[in-house]
Amino acid sequence: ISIIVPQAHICPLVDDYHGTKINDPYAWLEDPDSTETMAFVEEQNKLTMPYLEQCTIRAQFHQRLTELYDFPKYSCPYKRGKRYFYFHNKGLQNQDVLYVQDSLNAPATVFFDPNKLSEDGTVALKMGRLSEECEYFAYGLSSSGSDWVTVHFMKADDLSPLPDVLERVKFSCLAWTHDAKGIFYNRYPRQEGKTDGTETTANINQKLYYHVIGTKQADDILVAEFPDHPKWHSSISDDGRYAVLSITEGCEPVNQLWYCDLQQLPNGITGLLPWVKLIDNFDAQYSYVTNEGSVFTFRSNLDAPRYCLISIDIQKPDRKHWMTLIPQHDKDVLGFVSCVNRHHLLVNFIHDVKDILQVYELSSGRLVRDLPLDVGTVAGVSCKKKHSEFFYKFTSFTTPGIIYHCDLSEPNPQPKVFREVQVKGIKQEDYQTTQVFYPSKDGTKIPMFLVHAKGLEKDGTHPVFLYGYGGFEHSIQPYYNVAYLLYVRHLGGILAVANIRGGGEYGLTWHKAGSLANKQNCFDDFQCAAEYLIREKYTTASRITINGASNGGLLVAACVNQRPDLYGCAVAEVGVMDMLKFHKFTIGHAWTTDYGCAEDPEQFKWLIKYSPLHNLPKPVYSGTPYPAVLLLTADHDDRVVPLHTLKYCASLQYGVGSSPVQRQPLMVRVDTRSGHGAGKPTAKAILEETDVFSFIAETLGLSWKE
Ligand SMILES: O=C([C@@H]1CCCN1C(=O)CCn1c(=O)c(-c2ccccc2)nc2ccccc21)N1CCCC1
Repeated sequence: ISIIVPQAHICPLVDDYHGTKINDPYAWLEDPDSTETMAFVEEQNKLTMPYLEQCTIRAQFHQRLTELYDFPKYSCPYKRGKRYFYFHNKGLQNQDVLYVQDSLNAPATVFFDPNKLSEDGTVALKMGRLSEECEYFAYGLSSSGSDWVTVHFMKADDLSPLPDVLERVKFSCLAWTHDAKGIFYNRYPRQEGKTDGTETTANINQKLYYHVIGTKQADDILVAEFPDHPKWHSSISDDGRYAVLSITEGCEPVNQLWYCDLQQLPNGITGLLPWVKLIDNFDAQYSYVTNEGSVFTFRSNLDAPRYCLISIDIQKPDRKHWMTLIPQHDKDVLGFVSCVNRHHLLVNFIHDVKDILQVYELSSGRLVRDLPLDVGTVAGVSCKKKHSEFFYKFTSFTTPGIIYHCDLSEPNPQPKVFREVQVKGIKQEDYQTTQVFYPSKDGTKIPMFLVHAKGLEKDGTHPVFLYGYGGFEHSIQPYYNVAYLLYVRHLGGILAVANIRGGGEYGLTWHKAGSLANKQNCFDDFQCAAEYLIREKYTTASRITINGASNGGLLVAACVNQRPDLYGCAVAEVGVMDMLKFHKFTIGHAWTTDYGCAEDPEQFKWLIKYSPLHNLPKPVYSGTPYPAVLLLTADHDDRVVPLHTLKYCASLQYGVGSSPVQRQPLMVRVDTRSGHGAGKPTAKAILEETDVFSFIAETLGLSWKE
């Protein structure tokens, strides 16, 4: 007789990496739908949620945070056709609402309100594009925080819905042809199993389609595919005549650049486009800014780690004819560049993590004028080549938002405050922001912002909330966060934001210095930030909380493993914890540009040294007690799948949790109907931030002061 062996998980508990045996006892947690995994999550939440609910200051923090969140938020207005559009949130609405008005001071009406699409606000507007003459509005909705998007259409004049729906869309562009006949977008092939953001299936073989309005998605026209390069992703920027295609194969700031002259197509868009490969290598990044006929302007990092502006005439594509419009600055990083008033460029520079905004001449690259800006960040810009006016939004740690308006057609154009938002109950003058530069382990000077109450005494008694990211060329510039301000104001804390290597604060060199074989520099930089704050008598180790999300969650977990003595509390949000397997799930393969991949013997050696999951103590641990640890993840996080946090949590509790000297809690909070972060409804954001700061206050013994 044949014994039917139950189809147990085929998850080997020991993997072999180039001859090194690695145990993976919690591999079973990689299946989000198994009864064991669901039971694990349920049991963990049964531990964590009651603990959070009994935190002393929780009710007070929640009430005060809700009050402070309740301030009106606005985006810059966007002029499309003859009307202006802008996003607005009255304060506590779960999702921002899109409004439209006939002129800047005409009454505004609701154009699109995502709050109507779900009871709990978990349906978010992820992307939206009006066609050139404002005939149609194409918009992408995502549910429960997943990266998956469904695209819908409506007529812009009477808001009536069209029947067209596009599924299986993710990491996609939305670019109309200027005849509003149709739209370019990206989608993935059908896959086995679920596609709701709780699956871990790899996202590969993305293709570019053209959807003709009024037709079925099944009839969409495939215009580009890369069967030999499953990791490639493409994105169209469409100026009207040319379709400009940017191709990436990971998260590195490099791309190929292909184009197609749509006017040369005898029968319009009917199939794979006859792409011209202007750039057919991944040596550098070329971001399309504008084109004047055949002369294209790109922001690039070709031989320019702090970026520059170049122009390429596609009639003379050879590199010897390329021109440099704005050369690389010797210190500052060229940020975004956009065309305005036909022949001007709005140009942003980052100078020691602070933004600069200037106007340049498109034809010559000559500086025309500076735009006044306080110390902080340009959080948004709205401009179009054919418009002479533009808007920009300024924010900082203590400025919720000031929107400026400027019209370059005026004789001596001056930016005017278009809208300034105040938050009742927070007085800007109560806070002081300073920037310090501290030495890391190898002597590199690292910038760090400090925000604390005015007149603070450096007597070592202040709790510190130290935030970092450190990867993917992502620069952490000043931004307004009411939870941070409550921590400073009512828990007597200091907010510290360390601009550690791996980010883009000083361009590519800063990014490269914190990635691949240099990844340990991120952890050194972050640990040196903590040591600096102790040495300078701001605080002591037991009063420090370190926090980071996503790649920042990896940062926190790696730093706790390496220096458990240096922090009192650690909050790691949606972190990458299994550095040997991250590339197997959803879009994780795109991150090998920063991390490398364990399938490469050389890179395996880098990864095994700091992978949070693989550097935890084994039972029975008798070393330095760990700080209080709170891990956060969510069931629809398909950017960093929850298995990272679940495996790390299990291993942390099994090892460190078994130590008789471990007094501080080691917990995980698994949210539902929630994802990596983008599109999170206000209600969920408030609950999460309340739980985080309640945990910090409880475990560090902080008391609320009025
Ligand atoms: O999330 C991440 C890394 C770092 C930042 C972006 N990132 C990502 O994984 C970005 C994911 N992603 C996108 O979001 C978009 C995209 C397309 C259109 C519109 C908007 C987005 N396009 C992509 C193309 C190729 C690969 C990834 C892409 N990580 C999580 C932890 C480690 C790195």
